[in-house]
Amino acid sequence: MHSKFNIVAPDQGLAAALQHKIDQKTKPLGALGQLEQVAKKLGLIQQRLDPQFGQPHLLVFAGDHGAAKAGVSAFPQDVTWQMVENFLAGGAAINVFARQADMHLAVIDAGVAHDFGKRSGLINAKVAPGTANYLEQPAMTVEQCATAIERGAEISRNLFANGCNIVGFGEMGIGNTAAASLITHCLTGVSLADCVGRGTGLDDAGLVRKQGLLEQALGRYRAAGGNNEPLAVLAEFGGFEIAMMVGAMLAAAEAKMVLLIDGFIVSSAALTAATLFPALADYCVFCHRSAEPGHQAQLRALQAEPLLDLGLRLGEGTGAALAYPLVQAAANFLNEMASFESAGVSDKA
Ligand SMILES: O=C(O)c1ccc[n+]([C@@H]2O[C@H](COP(=O)([O-])O)[C@@H](O)[C@H]2O)c1
Ligand SMILES: Cc1cc2nc[nH]c2cc1C
Repeated sequence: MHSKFNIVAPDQGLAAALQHKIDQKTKPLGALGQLEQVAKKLGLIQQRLDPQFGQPHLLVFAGDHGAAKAGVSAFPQDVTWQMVENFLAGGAAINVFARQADMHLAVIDAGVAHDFGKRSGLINAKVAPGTANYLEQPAMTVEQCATAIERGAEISRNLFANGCNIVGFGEMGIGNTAAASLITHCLTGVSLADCVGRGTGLDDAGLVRKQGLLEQALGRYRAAGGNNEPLAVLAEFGGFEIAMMVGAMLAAAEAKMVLLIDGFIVSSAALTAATLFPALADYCVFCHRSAEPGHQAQLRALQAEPLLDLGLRLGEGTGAALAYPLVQAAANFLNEMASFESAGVSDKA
């Protein structure tokens, strides 16, 4: 797996010139706050002082989880395919926000337990109709995990070949906060209790049940000799949508695209990819802080400061689509704002 991707940190040669360009804009030093760090990141990723975006895409990866039937979610598994239908019909939150942001939306069947047939707007990359139940056995085989990663990588490579250089990640999968919690615990070492949350809205009793089930799954994995190696953890607990995002992220970073990272589940894929290839994080813009508590552990591990903090916990890539205009603003101020010199504004007291 390692040998399949070549992800190098952006060359820092332009860092000083970018910082100088930012500091010469007609504003007090640092006054555009986090947008300044984003602007610098964009310049370094693209290796230019005037970053440009082409063919922005928002990818929604969907998959089902065997453990959903054990009661880790407030919603039944069928909601996954029903929401995919909603995406295809244009009626979900992500359709609204992607339209508003002028991003192309693509929905990917990574492993939904439903036959959609051939549909416009849906990429069929189904590895299997849902994962196995990790309370009983590994969610996927090592081969299935590799297939999901490879299919994800192919999707990013195709986008890049068609002129896309910025891609937002989103997901849909009933039960996938549980998978993300297990992955986050294994990869960060933060206690499972601090990585588990209410997902789509479990009540207190549901949250206690979810925690108990996830302790059980972890106990089974540990008893079988399971370690914290990212690909082993991904195959053990992951969803196909999470594994496919890992592959798509790795190939996107390899192609030096900008990656817009959504909430808790997307960040579990980013954390997995960045544990394998630490330079991956240099290509990521962390778009928002999810209300799901385990997102904190992920953001800490990735040393990431997200752009938005709106209490979102929807997924679908909604945080990424909402943050895209801010990322555009970062590129635009760098490209369009006057400098002290060009505007004739005094830069000293
Ligand atoms: O992105 C997030 O931070 C987020 C937080 C909570 C829930 N979700 C969405 O809700 C679904 C998973 O919730 P659950 O309770 O079924 O595990 C899945 O479709 C996610 O897109 C997403
Ligand atoms: C309705 C609904 C929409 C979603 N979108 C992402 N996850 C979701 C979960 C539910 C339950």
